[in-house]
Amino acid sequence: GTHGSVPAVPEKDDIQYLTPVQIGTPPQTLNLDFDSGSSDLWVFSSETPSRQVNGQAQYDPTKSSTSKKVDGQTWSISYGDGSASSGVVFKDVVHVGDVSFPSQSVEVAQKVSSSFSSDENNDGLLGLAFSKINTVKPDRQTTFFDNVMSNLEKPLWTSDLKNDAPGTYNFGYIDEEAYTGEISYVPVDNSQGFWSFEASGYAIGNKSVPLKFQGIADTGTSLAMLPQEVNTAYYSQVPGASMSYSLGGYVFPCDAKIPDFTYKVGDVSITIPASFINYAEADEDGKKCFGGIQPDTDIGFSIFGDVALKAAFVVFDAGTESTPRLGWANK
Ligand SMILES: CC[C@H](C)[C@H](NC(=O)[C@H](C)NC(=O)[C@@H](CCSC)NC[C@@H](N)Cc1ccccc1)C(=O)O
Repeated sequence: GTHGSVPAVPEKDDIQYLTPVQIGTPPQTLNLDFDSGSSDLWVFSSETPSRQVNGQAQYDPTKSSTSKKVDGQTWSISYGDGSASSGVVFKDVVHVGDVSFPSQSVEVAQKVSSSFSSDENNDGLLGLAFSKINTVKPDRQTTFFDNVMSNLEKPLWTSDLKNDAPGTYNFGYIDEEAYTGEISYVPVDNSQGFWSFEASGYAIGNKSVPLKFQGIADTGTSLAMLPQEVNTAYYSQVPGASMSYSLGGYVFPCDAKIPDFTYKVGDVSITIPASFINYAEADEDGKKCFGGIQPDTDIGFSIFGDVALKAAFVVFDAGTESTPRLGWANK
């Protein structure tokens, strides 16, 4: 079977990671946000109104000899941060490193919300959650990973995101050099279409708490959105920390001494270093900094976004065992 390796290049503050993908014939390269928290592959395109395009690369199906319009199909997606996009569907060849699929559904944007328009480096998303939450109607489409899975050496992909440095997404194999110790696997509940798992505890500094809580592994979310009790316990250890409604979350003095945060999943404990949690300056005068850990209130589960994932090597395994599973390792 095949396998492939592509870079995950961070934007400023590691707010998201972008990966070059080739679409069509001759290949058109777009930098996409590989997102394990959604299941649509959508791109800025020749059909995106020019007033909504600010520097993004655009896929033009009329310039690809292998593109085919999928008549009667439309898509419309909205995300937890309030952003959204919608449009129509083509099929075309998509290459992710050495892994290709000849007739991948490429969802062409005819409308994108302002936060996408203003993000000039992000040319679209490549969804890696489960196909059941793909938004194409009337016929739901399958993700790139679902489409190539049977050709991969192993039915899995892995994330090795890094802090302020390019990381790697691998497809079809586990790079034994990319992690230390053992990979601990936990079962995935994909009933809501996400890579949802149970964390079995956390620790702040050297105080550990055996709290069990459900969360999703979401490469497309920047921060670690965790239970309120975790936030209360963590920020009580940060002098000068406060919940700022105007700034949209917990902030603290940028020179505060903040603790590491450890989450336990399976037999493995992953420690997010304090430096990852001093996420970014929260205001112009640069005195208050925004926390990389924030509450998951009213979502119904936690979101292990990039702040949490970049401390780990993660295996998104959809088929080795009867049920999908997530493997976690230190690195
Ligand atoms: C408000 C929309 C809710 C959250 C829900 N949508 C979702 O769950 C979508 C699929 N996933 C997401 O909104 C989130 C997971 C939220 S858990 C409820 N992940 C993907 C997101 N970070 C992708 C992104 C990347 C860059 C810029 C913006 C957005 C729905 O459609 O009902």
